[in-house]
Amino acid sequence: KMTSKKVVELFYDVVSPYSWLGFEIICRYRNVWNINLKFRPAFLGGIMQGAGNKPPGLVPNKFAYMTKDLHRLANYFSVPLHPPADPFEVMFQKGTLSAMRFVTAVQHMETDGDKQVEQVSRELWRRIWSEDKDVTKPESFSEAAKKAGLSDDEIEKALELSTSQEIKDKLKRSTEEALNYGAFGFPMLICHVDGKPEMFFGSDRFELMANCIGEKWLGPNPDRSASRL
Ligand SMILES: N[C@@H](CCC(=O)N[C@@H](CS)C(=O)NCC(=O)O)C(=O)O
Repeated sequence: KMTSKKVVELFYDVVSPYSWLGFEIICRYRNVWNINLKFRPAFLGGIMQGAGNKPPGLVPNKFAYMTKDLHRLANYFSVPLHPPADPFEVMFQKGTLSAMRFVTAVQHMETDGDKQVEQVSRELWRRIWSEDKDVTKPESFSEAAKKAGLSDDEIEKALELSTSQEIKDKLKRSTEEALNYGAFGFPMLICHVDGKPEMFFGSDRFELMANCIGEKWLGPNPDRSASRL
């Protein structure tokens, strides 16, 4: 019984800066808490549409607050988040549909663990939310995947796979699954507790989530805080 790990699913899209924070935090805790983490790349545009929600950044005062909030959170969580010069173009004109298809393809191809999907996602976030670089072109995916440690062969295959019907459908299904869990935005975390899915929205609900799965919130850097004990 004590070894049975609770399954925690993280639904995210690299378009979402709060998802990056949530992603880094849960990655830091994945070996601190007794959990089995599952990455669930999905499409936030489809969530907004399916849930009848609107991106919070479209309300001007909210947008101003979020800019400030993200700056504070980036410092607090030590994540190198710097908004792009034109967030509207990046988020609403260019979007991340092909980027998330690429992530889905990488996950689909990965048979041994989830290191590649983790690293590729991180490198795509770094491009948008740290370096203000493109994430719509094949060359951009290629560069991110190379940094993530994929071989040229793997990258070529993933690029090809990412435009296939199979992968388009897979991303669509993940997005629908998220909606069925009650998603209206990202990041969304699903904790499976006693066979029941508990849904949490946001990178700011980890303390509550910890309580729900019988673990302790040790702050933004659990390794550092553990070594102080
Ligand atoms: N309070 C949350 C905010 C997360 C958030 O605003 N996520 C955006 C995407 S970056 C979203 O999907 N929002 C939907 C909504 O606020 O209704 C956090 O700290 O993580």
